[in-house]
Amino acid sequence: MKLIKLNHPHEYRREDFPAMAMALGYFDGVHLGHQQVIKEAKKEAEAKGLKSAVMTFDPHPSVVLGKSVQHMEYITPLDDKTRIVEDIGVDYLFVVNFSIEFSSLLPQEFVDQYIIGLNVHHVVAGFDYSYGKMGKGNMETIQFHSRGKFDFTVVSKLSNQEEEKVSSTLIRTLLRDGKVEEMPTLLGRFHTTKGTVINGERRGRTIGFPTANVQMEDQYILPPTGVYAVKIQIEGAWHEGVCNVGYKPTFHKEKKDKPSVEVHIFNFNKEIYGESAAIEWHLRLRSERKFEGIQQLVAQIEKDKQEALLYFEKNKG
Ligand SMILES: Cc1cc2nc3c(=O)[nH]c(=O)nc-3n(C[C@H](O)[C@H](O)[C@H](O)COP(=O)(O)O)c2cc1C
Ligand SMILES: Nc1ncnc2c1ncn2[C@@H]1O[C@H](COP(=O)(O)OP(=O)(O)OP(=O)(O)O)[C@@H](O)[C@H]1O
Repeated sequence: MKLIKLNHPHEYRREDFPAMAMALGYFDGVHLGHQQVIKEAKKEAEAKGLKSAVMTFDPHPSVVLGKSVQHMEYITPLDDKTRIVEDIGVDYLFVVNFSIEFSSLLPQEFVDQYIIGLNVHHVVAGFDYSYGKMGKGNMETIQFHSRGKFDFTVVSKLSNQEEEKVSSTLIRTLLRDGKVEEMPTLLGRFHTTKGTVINGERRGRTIGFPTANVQMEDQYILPPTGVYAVKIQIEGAWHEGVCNVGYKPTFHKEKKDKPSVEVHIFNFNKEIYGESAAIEWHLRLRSERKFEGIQQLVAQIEKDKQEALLYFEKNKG
């Protein structure tokens, strides 16, 4: 896949690109609704002999436009989004730097410079996609703005069982509520975050539960404090474990500014400080608690472990 970063105003000409079918959207999470839109662009590309493309933006428009809710944390930061789009088999990914100047383009200017101007022959977007200054352009105005130079497909709404639209907003809300187990039905995979194994307080070993302390890259939405059944990838291999996100109130009176993320990995005994690690969040087991003593904490962690083992046994593969 070719990755093309655009800054406004860009200096490309139509001739710089092959004719393309392009999916438009922000695509945080590349959830099942997004996948439908991207796959439709691929299908159109195949049917018409075009290259397939996705156009996304960076950073999230809410940050640049100073909206009341600003999305500075992502379900999939740009690198992850890029890898997932590549895995779908898309030929070109355009990442437009979302600036105030770019956001001020009138809908017709956006279409002229970023769709017709990049040699897009077919556009695919969801029913609620909007473009141009104040989001004034939408899938009803696109016919007019196309000047007859490209065709388009509008993808209808994908909803979940509760009849809510599958959206990045819904997924962010569920993640912040700790509902990580609902992710496969929305994302098509578990929520995954990446980081580095760092030194902890080295207490884990002494209580019989050594843990890998993972410093998460801060662009990710981290599930709330609590205990989770997780899978962790280290040096390419996946392992099962139990993870505590929190402040360890049994040992600390003061809360640090960020919770720690530590995973007790089952059947694992390797020195991994400094390694990269990916955590796949499977199931929330409980809230973090302050225990009366170490014995009570250890007994609870043993229960957490059994619960996680049972979960993985039931959900093999
Ligand atoms: C599965 C699991 C659950 C945990 N639950 C709690 C908890 O509820 N309350 C708490 O104070 N600490 C909890 N901890 C954190 C332990 O206190 C911590 O692992 C231990 O102090 C070792 O810390 P260290 O790795 O920084 O040395 C939990 C740890 C694990 C692995
Ligand atoms: N559930 C869905 N069904 C069909 N199309 C969708 C769905 N969700 C998003 N799309 C389309 O996918 C593209 C990318 O969507 P966008 O990045 O705006 O995400 P979103 O999931 O709708 O997020 P938000 O919660 O921010 O509205 C757009 O063209 C949008 O219309």
